[in-house]
Amino acid sequence: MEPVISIRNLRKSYGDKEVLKGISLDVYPGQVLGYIGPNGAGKSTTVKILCGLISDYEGEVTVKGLDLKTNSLQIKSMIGYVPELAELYDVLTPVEFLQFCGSLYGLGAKTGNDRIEKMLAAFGLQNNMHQRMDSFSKGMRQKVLLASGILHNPDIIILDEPLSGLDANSVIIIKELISKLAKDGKTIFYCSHMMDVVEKVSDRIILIDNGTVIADGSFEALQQQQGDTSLEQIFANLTAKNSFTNTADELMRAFD
Ligand SMILES: Nc1ncnc2c1ncn2[C@@H]1O[C@H](COP(=O)(O)OP(=O)(O)OP(=O)(O)O)[C@@H](O)[C@H]1O
Repeated sequence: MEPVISIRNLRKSYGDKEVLKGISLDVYPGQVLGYIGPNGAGKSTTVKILCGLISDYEGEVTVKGLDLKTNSLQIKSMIGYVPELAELYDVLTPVEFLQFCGSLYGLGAKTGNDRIEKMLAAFGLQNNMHQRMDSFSKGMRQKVLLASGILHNPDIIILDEPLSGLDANSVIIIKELISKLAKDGKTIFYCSHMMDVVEKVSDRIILIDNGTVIADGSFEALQQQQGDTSLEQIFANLTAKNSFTNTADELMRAFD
Protein backbone atom coordinates (compact mmCIF):
# COMPACT_ATOMS: atom_id res chain seq x y z
CA MET A 1 0.00 0.00 0.00
CA GLU A 2 1.25 3.50 -0.84
CA PRO A 3 1.62 5.87 2.13
CA VAL A 4 -0.74 8.85 2.20
CA ILE A 5 1.81 10.97 4.01
CA SER A 6 5.50 10.38 3.55
CA ILE A 7 8.07 12.43 5.46
CA ARG A 8 11.80 12.01 4.83
CA ASN A 9 14.53 13.59 6.89
CA LEU A 10 12.43 16.60 7.88
CA ARG A 11 14.39 19.44 9.44
CA LYS A 12 13.22 22.81 10.59
CA SER A 13 14.99 25.60 12.44
CA TYR A 14 13.64 28.79 13.95
CA GLY A 15 16.63 31.13 13.63
CA ASP A 16 19.61 29.10 14.79
CA LYS A 17 17.49 26.75 16.92
CA GLU A 18 16.91 23.41 15.18
CA VAL A 19 13.58 21.98 16.41
CA LEU A 20 13.07 19.13 13.90
CA LYS A 21 16.25 17.12 13.43
CA GLY A 22 15.53 14.66 10.65
CA ILE A 23 12.06 13.18 11.16
CA SER A 24 11.11 10.33 8.79
CA LEU A 25 7.75 8.56 8.81
CA ASP A 26 5.06 7.12 6.55
CA VAL A 27 1.35 7.16 7.33
CA TYR A 28 -1.05 4.81 5.53
CA PRO A 29 -4.75 5.12 4.58
CA GLY A 30 -7.10 4.33 7.44
CA GLN A 31 -4.32 4.68 10.00
CA VAL A 32 -4.73 6.67 13.22
CA LEU A 33 -1.26 7.92 14.05
CA GLY A 34 -0.84 9.18 17.60
CA TYR A 35 1.95 11.76 17.44
CA ILE A 36 3.14 12.47 20.96
CA GLY A 37 6.02 14.10 22.74
CA PRO A 38 6.94 16.46 25.58
CA ASN A 39 6.17 20.20 25.42
CA GLY A 40 8.37 21.80 22.79
CA ALA A 41 9.29 18.46 21.14
CA GLY A 42 8.21 19.70 17.69
CA LYS A 43 4.73 18.22 17.21
CA SER A 44 2.94 21.42 16.21
CA THR A 45 5.84 22.40 13.98
CA THR A 46 5.54 19.07 12.11
CA VAL A 47 1.79 19.55 11.77
CA LYS A 48 2.12 23.13 10.56
CA ILE A 49 4.57 21.97 7.88
CA LEU A 50 2.15 19.23 6.78
CA CYS A 51 -0.69 21.75 6.53
CA GLY A 52 1.39 24.09 4.41
CA LEU A 53 1.57 26.78 7.12
CA ILE A 54 5.38 26.57 7.33
CA SER A 55 7.19 26.27 4.02
CA ASP A 56 10.83 26.88 4.93
CA TYR A 57 11.77 23.34 5.93
CA GLU A 58 14.41 20.91 4.72
CA GLY A 59 13.74 17.32 3.68
CA GLU A 60 10.92 15.84 1.65
CA VAL A 61 7.22 15.76 2.45
CA THR A 62 4.81 14.11 0.03
CA VAL A 63 1.05 13.74 0.37
CA LYS A 64 -0.59 11.18 -1.91
CA GLY A 65 2.61 11.21 -3.92
CA LEU A 66 2.58 14.99 -4.42
CA ASP A 67 5.51 17.07 -3.21
CA LEU A 68 4.30 19.55 -0.61
CA LYS A 69 6.72 22.25 -1.77
CA THR A 70 5.24 22.39 -5.26
CA ASN A 71 1.62 21.28 -4.68
CA SER A 72 0.75 23.07 -1.47
CA LEU A 73 -2.69 24.31 -2.56
CA GLN A 74 -3.84 20.93 -3.89
CA ILE A 75 -2.63 19.22 -0.72
CA LYS A 76 -4.40 21.77 1.51
CA SER A 77 -7.70 20.81 -0.12
CA MET A 78 -7.16 17.15 0.94
CA ILE A 79 -6.42 18.01 4.55
CA GLY A 80 -8.69 18.96 7.42
CA TYR A 81 -6.78 20.69 10.20
CA VAL A 82 -7.99 21.27 13.72
CA PRO A 83 -5.32 23.48 15.28
CA GLU A 84 -4.34 23.60 18.93
CA LEU A 85 -5.34 27.24 19.21
CA ALA A 86 -7.55 29.08 16.77
CA GLU A 87 -9.30 32.35 16.30
CA LEU A 88 -12.93 31.69 15.52
CA TYR A 89 -14.15 35.12 14.36
CA ASP A 90 -16.20 35.69 17.50
CA VAL A 91 -18.63 38.11 15.88
CA LEU A 92 -19.93 35.34 13.62
CA THR A 93 -22.41 32.62 14.49
CA PRO A 94 -21.22 29.00 14.06
CA VAL A 95 -23.35 28.69 10.94
CA GLU A 96 -21.81 31.83 9.41
CA PHE A 97 -18.29 30.71 10.35
CA LEU A 98 -18.76 27.21 8.95
CA GLN A 99 -20.37 28.57 5.79
CA PHE A 100 -17.27 30.72 5.37
CA CYS A 101 -14.99 27.68 5.88
CA GLY A 102 -17.12 25.64 3.46
CA SER A 103 -16.89 28.33 0.79
CA LEU A 104 -13.07 28.40 1.14
CA TYR A 105 -13.07 24.67 0.35
CA GLY A 106 -15.45 25.20 -2.58
CA LEU A 107 -18.28 23.32 -0.88
CA GLY A 108 -21.63 24.01 -2.55
CA ALA A 109 -24.14 25.98 -0.45
CA LYS A 110 -26.73 23.20 -0.29
CA THR A 111 -24.33 20.42 0.71
CA GLY A 112 -22.52 22.80 3.04
CA ASN A 113 -25.63 24.02 4.87
CA ASP A 114 -26.97 20.52 5.22
CA ARG A 115 -23.70 19.25 6.71
CA ILE A 116 -23.33 22.29 8.99
CA GLU A 117 -26.78 21.82 10.44
CA LYS A 118 -26.28 18.07 10.99
CA MET A 119 -22.84 18.49 12.57
CA LEU A 120 -23.86 21.30 14.91
CA ALA A 121 -26.92 19.34 15.97
CA ALA A 122 -24.82 16.21 16.56
CA PHE A 123 -22.50 18.29 18.75
CA GLY A 124 -25.51 19.46 20.78
CA LEU A 125 -25.32 23.01 19.45
CA GLN A 126 -28.72 23.05 17.74
CA ASN A 127 -29.92 25.89 19.98
CA ASN A 128 -26.74 27.92 19.50
CA MET A 129 -26.43 27.76 15.73
CA HIS A 130 -27.41 31.38 15.23
CA GLN A 131 -25.79 32.87 18.31
CA ARG A 132 -22.62 34.92 18.09
CA MET A 133 -19.66 32.83 19.23
CA ASP A 134 -18.33 35.52 21.60
CA SER A 135 -20.74 34.09 24.18
CA PHE A 136 -19.54 30.49 23.66
CA SER A 137 -17.73 28.40 26.27
CA LYS A 138 -14.32 26.86 25.47
CA GLY A 139 -15.87 23.47 24.74
CA MET A 140 -18.54 24.94 22.46
CA ARG A 141 -15.84 26.72 20.47
CA GLN A 142 -13.83 23.51 20.26
CA LYS A 143 -16.82 21.70 18.78
CA VAL A 144 -17.20 24.38 16.10
CA LEU A 145 -13.47 24.14 15.40
CA LEU A 146 -13.73 20.35 15.02
CA ALA A 147 -16.67 20.74 12.65
CA SER A 148 -14.66 23.23 10.57
CA GLY A 149 -11.83 20.69 10.23
CA ILE A 150 -13.94 17.88 8.80
CA LEU A 151 -16.68 19.85 7.01
CA HIS A 152 -15.20 19.33 3.53
CA ASN A 153 -14.86 15.57 4.14
CA PRO A 154 -11.06 15.51 3.75
CA ASP A 155 -9.09 12.28 3.29
CA ILE A 156 -6.49 13.38 5.84
CA ILE A 157 -7.46 14.81 9.19
CA ILE A 158 -4.85 16.47 11.37
CA LEU A 159 -5.91 16.99 14.95
CA ASP A 160 -3.71 19.02 17.29
CA GLU A 161 -5.00 18.50 20.85
CA PRO A 162 -8.63 18.27 19.64
CA LEU A 163 -10.14 17.37 23.00
CA SER A 164 -9.09 20.47 24.86
CA GLY A 165 -12.03 21.88 26.81
CA LEU A 166 -14.42 19.09 25.88
CA ASP A 167 -16.51 17.44 28.57
CA ALA A 168 -16.27 13.69 29.27
CA ASN A 169 -19.23 12.82 27.03
CA SER A 170 -17.87 14.84 24.13
CA VAL A 171 -14.47 13.16 24.51
CA ILE A 172 -16.16 9.77 24.07
CA ILE A 173 -17.99 11.05 20.98
CA ILE A 174 -14.75 12.31 19.41
CA LYS A 175 -12.95 9.03 20.19
CA GLU A 176 -15.75 7.14 18.44
CA LEU A 177 -15.71 9.62 15.57
CA ILE A 178 -11.95 9.15 15.07
CA SER A 179 -12.40 5.37 14.87
CA LYS A 180 -15.29 5.68 12.42
CA LEU A 181 -13.43 8.15 10.21
CA ALA A 182 -10.44 5.76 10.10
CA LYS A 183 -12.72 2.81 9.24
CA ASP A 184 -14.04 4.98 6.43
CA GLY A 185 -10.47 5.10 5.05
CA LYS A 186 -9.49 8.53 6.38
CA THR A 187 -5.96 9.01 7.66
CA ILE A 188 -5.78 10.64 11.06
CA PHE A 189 -2.70 12.41 12.38
CA TYR A 190 -3.45 12.89 16.03
CA CYS A 191 -1.31 15.04 18.38
CA SER A 192 -2.24 15.01 22.02
CA HIS A 193 -1.02 14.93 25.58
CA MET A 194 -3.97 12.83 26.72
CA MET A 195 -2.10 9.53 26.85
CA ASP A 196 -5.11 7.44 27.86
CA VAL A 197 -6.97 8.57 24.73
CA VAL A 198 -3.97 8.24 22.39
CA GLU A 199 -3.42 4.71 23.73
CA LYS A 200 -7.00 3.75 22.86
CA VAL A 201 -7.59 5.43 19.49
CA SER A 202 -4.20 5.09 17.77
CA ASP A 203 -3.16 2.03 15.83
CA ARG A 204 0.34 3.42 15.68
CA ILE A 205 2.15 5.78 18.02
CA ILE A 206 5.18 7.92 17.28
CA LEU A 207 6.95 9.51 20.21
CA ILE A 208 9.22 12.43 19.42
CA ASP A 209 11.55 14.21 21.76
CA ASN A 210 13.79 17.14 21.00
CA GLY A 211 12.98 16.95 17.29
CA THR A 212 13.72 13.25 16.72
CA VAL A 213 11.63 10.07 16.69
CA ILE A 214 12.45 8.03 19.81
CA ALA A 215 9.72 5.37 19.57
CA ASP A 216 7.46 4.12 16.77
CA GLY A 217 4.97 1.26 16.86
CA SER A 218 1.57 0.08 17.97
CA PHE A 219 0.73 0.53 21.66
CA GLU A 220 1.09 -3.23 22.12
CA ALA A 221 4.54 -3.21 20.48
CA LEU A 222 5.67 -0.30 22.66
CA GLN A 223 4.36 -2.12 25.74
CA GLN A 224 6.39 -5.19 24.78
CA GLN A 225 9.55 -3.15 24.15
CA GLN A 226 9.27 -1.09 27.31
CA GLY A 227 7.64 -3.59 29.61
CA ASP A 228 5.15 -1.04 30.86
CA THR A 229 1.42 -1.11 31.12
CA SER A 230 0.29 2.39 30.25
CA LEU A 231 1.35 4.83 27.56
CA GLU A 232 1.73 7.45 30.28
CA GLN A 233 4.38 5.27 31.94
CA ILE A 234 6.14 4.52 28.64
CA PHE A 235 6.14 8.26 27.86
CA ALA A 236 7.60 9.05 31.29
CA ASN A 237 10.29 6.35 31.04
CA LEU A 238 11.44 7.56 27.65
CA THR A 239 11.23 11.32 28.14
CA ALA A 240 11.26 12.38 31.81
CA LYS A 241 14.54 14.04 32.77
CA ASN A 242 13.98 14.17 36.57
CA SER A 243 11.87 12.32 39.07
CA PHE A 244 8.38 13.82 39.26
CA THR A 245 8.55 13.95 43.05
CA ASN A 246 11.79 15.96 42.94
CA THR A 247 10.24 18.41 40.46
CA ALA A 248 7.12 18.82 42.60
CA ASP A 249 9.34 19.34 45.67
CA GLU A 250 11.30 21.96 43.77
CA LEU A 251 8.08 23.79 42.92
CA MET A 252 6.96 23.64 46.54
CA ARG A 253 10.29 25.18 47.62
CA ALA A 254 9.34 28.31 45.67
CA PHE A 255 6.99 29.10 48.59
CA ASP A 256 9.82 28.96 51.17
N1 LIG B 1 7.34 30.64 15.59
C1 LIG B 1 8.33 30.20 16.37
N2 LIG B 1 9.46 30.91 16.52
C2 LIG B 1 10.48 30.45 17.27
N3 LIG B 1 10.46 29.25 17.93
C3 LIG B 1 9.37 28.52 17.81
C4 LIG B 1 8.25 28.94 17.03
N4 LIG B 1 7.28 27.98 17.09
C5 LIG B 1 7.79 27.01 17.88
N5 LIG B 1 9.03 27.33 18.30
C6 LIG B 1 9.90 26.50 19.15
O1 LIG B 1 10.03 25.23 18.52
C7 LIG B 1 10.04 24.19 19.50
C8 LIG B 1 8.94 23.19 19.13
O2 LIG B 1 7.68 23.83 19.28
P1 LIG B 1 6.32 23.08 18.92
O3 LIG B 1 5.22 24.06 19.11
O4 LIG B 1 6.46 22.43 17.60
O5 LIG B 1 6.31 21.98 20.06
P2 LIG B 1 5.15 20.99 20.51
O6 LIG B 1 5.74 19.63 20.53
O7 LIG B 1 3.94 21.18 19.68
O8 LIG B 1 4.91 21.50 22.00
P3 LIG B 1 3.57 21.54 22.92
O9 LIG B 1 3.36 20.14 23.40
O10 LIG B 1 4.01 22.43 24.05
O11 LIG B 1 2.44 22.11 22.12
C9 LIG B 1 9.85 24.87 20.85
O12 LIG B 1 11.12 25.01 21.44
C10 LIG B 1 9.28 26.23 20.50
O13 LIG B 1 9.72 27.21 21.43
